[in-house]
Amino acid sequence: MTYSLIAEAVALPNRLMPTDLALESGALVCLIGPNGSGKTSLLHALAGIGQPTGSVTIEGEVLNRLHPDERRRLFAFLPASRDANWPLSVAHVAALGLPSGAAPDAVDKVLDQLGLADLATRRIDHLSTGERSRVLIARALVANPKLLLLDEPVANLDPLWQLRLMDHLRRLAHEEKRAILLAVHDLDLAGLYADRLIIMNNRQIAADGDPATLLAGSHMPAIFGIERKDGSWRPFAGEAPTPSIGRSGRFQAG
Ligand SMILES: Nc1ncnc2c1ncn2[C@@H]1O[C@H](COP(=O)(O)OP(=O)(O)OP(=O)(O)O)[C@@H](O)[C@H]1O
Repeated sequence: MTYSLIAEAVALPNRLMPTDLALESGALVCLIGPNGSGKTSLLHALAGIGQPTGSVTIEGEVLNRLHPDERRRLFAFLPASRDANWPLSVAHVAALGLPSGAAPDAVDKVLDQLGLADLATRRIDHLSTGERSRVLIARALVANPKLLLLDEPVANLDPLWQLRLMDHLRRLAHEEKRAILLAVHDLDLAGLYADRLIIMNNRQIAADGDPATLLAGSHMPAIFGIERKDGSWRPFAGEAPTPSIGRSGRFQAG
């Protein structure tokens, strides 16, 4: 079983250079890059936010022509903002991710998976930042969509929940054959969990391929200005090299 998202030359004026991309079911893809490099812009363009040019298709369906219920079944987007100052219960917010008519027991399941069962009746605007994050992640996961676009899902989560969430997302990718693209700043977490790594720089994709290769390569000093020394990332001391690895190892849609 393979389904795919194919973005053809998708771009956002002044925010993202035209780029083509294919994401496949069964893979967890991490998106890394310095501040302002274009990670959120790429996720927005793929999610159809901000009037992107180009087209995005999932299983042959053009994303922005889908009925909202069909979109919820196929795809979910977690925005970077965790504001969520709404006077709504945790269970209510999680249920917002369900298509109309869907069985509500999916809400209990996802709240349980994200350690929110005891908070189900609490108002989201009365929760801590990390708890709110988990509620918004629950809303993104509740319909078990085939494609997940997640903007910094581990931001604000404590170390245990970062690992629990990444374990859960990897399980969704590998066992339930979901396609997952997530932005993350923690390079070690990306190295630990990514099946494929995309590096953004200057509002375009600078590299796309094997995580271990890319994390050990010249993009780290050249794009991030850091290098690994004695097992830790440090500011790069030398002259920044020119990146030598291009968009090798890209996935193609199956
Ligand atoms: N709404 C907007 N309108 C115009 N330009 C924007 C907008 N949002 C972001 N930009 C610009 O687009 C570029 C890419 O920003 P983007 O938010 O995609 O970066 P990012 O890699 O997600 O950064 P960060 O790690 O800081 O979240 C930046 O130069 C930014 O200033």
